[in-house]
Amino acid sequence: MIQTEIKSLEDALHESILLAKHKQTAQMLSITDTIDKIDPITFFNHAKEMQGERVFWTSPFDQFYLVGVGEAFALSAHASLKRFEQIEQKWKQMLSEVIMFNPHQVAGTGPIAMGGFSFDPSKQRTALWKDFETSQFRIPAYLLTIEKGKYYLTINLVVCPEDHPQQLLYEIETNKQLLLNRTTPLANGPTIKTKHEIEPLKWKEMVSKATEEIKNGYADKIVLAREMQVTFERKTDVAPILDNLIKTQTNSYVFAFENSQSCFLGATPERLVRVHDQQLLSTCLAGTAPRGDTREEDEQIGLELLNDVKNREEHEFVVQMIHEAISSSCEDIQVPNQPVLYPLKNLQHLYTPVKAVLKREYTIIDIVKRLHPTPALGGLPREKSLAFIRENELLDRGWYGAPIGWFDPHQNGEFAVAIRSALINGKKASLFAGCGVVKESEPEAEYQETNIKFTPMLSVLGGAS
Ligand SMILES: C=C(O[C@@H]1C=C(C(=O)O)C=C[C@H]1O)C(=O)O
Repeated sequence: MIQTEIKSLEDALHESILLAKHKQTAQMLSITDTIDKIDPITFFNHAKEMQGERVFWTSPFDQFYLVGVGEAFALSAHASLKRFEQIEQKWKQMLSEVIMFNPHQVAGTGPIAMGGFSFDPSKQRTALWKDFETSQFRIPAYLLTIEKGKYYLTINLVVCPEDHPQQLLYEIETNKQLLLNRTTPLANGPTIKTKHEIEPLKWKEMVSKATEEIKNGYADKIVLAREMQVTFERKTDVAPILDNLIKTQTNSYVFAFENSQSCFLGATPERLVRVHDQQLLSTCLAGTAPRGDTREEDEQIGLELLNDVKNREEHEFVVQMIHEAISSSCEDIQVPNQPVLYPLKNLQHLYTPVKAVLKREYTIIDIVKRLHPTPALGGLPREKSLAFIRENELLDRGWYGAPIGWFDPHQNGEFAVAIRSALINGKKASLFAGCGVVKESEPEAEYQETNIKFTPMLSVLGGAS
């Protein structure tokens, strides 16, 4: 990684092209500077007019936003067991060659990787997820970062020996105008025309089967998910949906990842891991109840959830597993011994935050590898629950329930678990929802729980009833 003082864009281009000529190969360049305030959804909306797919990420806890467009560089891995290592290795290789002009050193600026992993690379793939790879990250060509009320634009690009600085400069200035200096109103949100739940009866039978297997000692917990397919009146526009998710789903990460004709998006409350200056934060979120209609009812439901044996057991499996998974790579691990309530618009969860200090020799990808899937999305024991899901679930989870997020050149990054999500493709979408099955589980109650988990996405897609 070559780190240089900030230059004018023209000088930076000039210098990179000279280097490319000297090495007789393409050269990656990353240049970051502050910009005037811009609304992240407006930026995302404008980016639609540009070539290249868009990426969106916001974390609810610190008003942090990342909005990317285009792809300066791609990292992907074969669907083998070593997919996390492959991504890490390609990332390190890229970093060793990029020239960076970034005087700000703010987390999430510069050549950052945004993307995710599929839930289970061993599961038979279907056409549903054809536009997504099993492990895929993108270094966006244009990246808006909003951090602590400050606005940054990073431009990442690959220059070739034969490029001309003036020509590149012209292209960049044109794109900057398009992204930053316009006011285009948001399109209307979508309206759902049809809704179709995939095999609800078979799903409930599968829950019974899992419960039986658990009672017979096969496993302690198995998380089972299902799909709802919807169609729209018109081809959907993603920006108004994201806008609506941000406004309605507080306490949630809002994300979107476009690939070809598809867009995977959602509002998930579940952090997998965050690393900032070696400070690690992970989250156990498992155990679910609805919200009450009145304050008294809500508090009563919350109290019952906190004292419910089944939900506490489901939750405890996750707490234990996270603790074990990070123990060799972290120091100073702090885990509260009681969960608290985590309220969302439509439901509430049991929540235990886990804090630790990440040892210098480990990276956020090492932690993602160890944590995924936690028993909040897979089960316990991991391999047995995954085998059950692989064999019995009527769903290609793709990126649903899997790590989605970003990481930067300074070992900062954050991953959420991609639940409360949907895969949109033109006039249709698939929504996903799952729940933890333990020995006390009742198929009808689990079915109702997944219905509530569909609600946040359904309502922003124009179809909650
Ligand atoms: C699987 C989902 O949610 C997970 C399962 C939960 C549960 O079973 O109580 C709670 C939160 C999530 O960890 C989903 O929303 O699709």
